[in-house]
Parts: sequence; C-alpha cells; structure tokens
Amino acid sequence: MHIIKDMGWIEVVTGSMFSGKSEELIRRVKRARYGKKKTIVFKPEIDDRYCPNSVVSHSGDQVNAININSATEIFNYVTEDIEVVAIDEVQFFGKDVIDVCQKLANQGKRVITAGLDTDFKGVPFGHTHILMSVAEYVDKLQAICVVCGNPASKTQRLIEGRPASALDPIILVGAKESYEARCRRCHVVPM
Ligand SMILES: Nc1ncnc2c1ncn2[C@@H]1O[C@H](COP(=O)(O)OP(=O)(O)O)[C@@H](O)[C@H]1O
Ligand SMILES: Cc1cn([C@H]2C[C@H](O)[C@@H](COP(=O)(O)O)O2)c(=O)[nH]c1=O
Ligand SMILES: [Zn+2]
Repeated sequence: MHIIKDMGWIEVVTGSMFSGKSEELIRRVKRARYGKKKTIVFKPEIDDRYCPNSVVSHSGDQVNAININSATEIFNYVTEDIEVVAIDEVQFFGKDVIDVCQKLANQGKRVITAGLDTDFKGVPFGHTHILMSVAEYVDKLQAICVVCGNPASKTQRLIEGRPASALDPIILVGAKESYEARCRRCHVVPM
C-alpha cells in the first residue's frame, strides 16, 4: 500500500534579542499541543541562562526542552510519531542544522525554529540566514529600542555600560546585563 504522508515545512522566527522569538516559539508549541500534535523542543547546551531543561523567555514563559550540543543529535530523539519539532537559539548550531531541518520537513514534520538573524555587530549570526532562505515561513520580529522607543531590529552589546568593540568575540551568552534592543540609528559598534 502506498502511504501519503502529511507534508512538512520549516518556520523561522527571527529578530533581535528581546523581540519575542522565544515567546513566539513557546506559543506555537503550546498551540500545537492544544491541537493534540506530538511535539518536542530542543535548545543548544551552550545557552545556560535561566533553566537548564527549558526554553525560557525574557518574560518568564517556558516550555520543557532537551539540551543538545549538535543539531544531528535531534535524530536520536525524533521518533516517527512526533509531528512538531521546535529548535530555539538556532544561531548557535553548526551548518548541519540546515540539513537536519530539511530532512525533518521532508519527513512530513512541522519544524519551528527561532534564533537571532544578526550578532551584536549587525552581521549574519550562524546559519539563520540560510535557514530563512530554505524555510516556507519567516517572521522577523521587532523589539523596542530602549534608547528612542522606535522598533528595534538590532542587538546592542554593552560591556561595563559601553558599546562592545567589533573585535569582541561573537559568542557571549547573556541577557539584560550585557545586551539591549536598539534601532538602526541607536545601534553603535566601535571599531
Ligand atoms: N526592549 C524590549 N523590547 C521588547 N520587549 C522587551 C524589551 N526588553 C525586555 N522585553 C521583554 O522581552 C520579552 C520577549 O522575550 P523573548 O521572547 O525571550 O525574546 P527573544 O527570544 O527574542 O530574546 C517581551 O515580551 C518583554 O517582556
Ligand atoms: C547578539 C548576540 C547574542 N548572543 C547571545 C546572547 C544570548 O545568550 C543569545 C540570544 O538570546 P535571545 O533568546 O535572542 O535573547 O545569544 C551572542 O552570543 N552574541 C551576540 O552577538
Ligand atoms: Zn533607537
């Protein structure tokens, strides 16, 4: 017998820090669960803020998640009956995250991803931009610029209250102590 499987797809929720990416991922997962879809959530081990076994938003919403080091580990957990796979902080995964999401979507799964599109310098972060190009659905969210109140598409890194240099390392896990949401005009990256 020929079985026609449901069609899968990839969703990307992106934007600056504090724009609501994790809240939106959590919202989509909770709604999928209301719809009796079997779901699973992953996040990278490196993100040790808040709670180790949950995706937690800056406003405190949360959903249980499995910590993984590399995207290929997802295949160890995703059984045939799982219909929705969510991955937060997708910018921290290697290039293999693209293949993993494509394979899951080709297997008929809904793949919900969230992550930063740009780093504190304002340039593409990890492989989110590639994922955006292969995804069926892309939502770019805006935070509020804490300097001027306009919509914010950038993330300002502050070290001891001053804008971080462009020569600083790209990865610095953190939240309000090191980062602010800012608009294009208020975002500063000293060389
Ligand atoms: N400058 C800001 N603009 C908008 N929301 C902010 C800001 N600073 C803090 N927040 C809080 O952050 C929440 C979004 O958190 P979260 O979903 O974790 O964002 P992200 O995953 O994009 O960093 C908002 O609902 C709000 O409570
Ligand atoms: C801009 C920027 C961010 N990070 C880190 C800081 C946080 O741990 C995450 C982003 O979390 P959020 O859910 O989007 O709030 O990424 C970094 O390492 N480097 C950067 O340039
Ligand atoms: Zn501004």
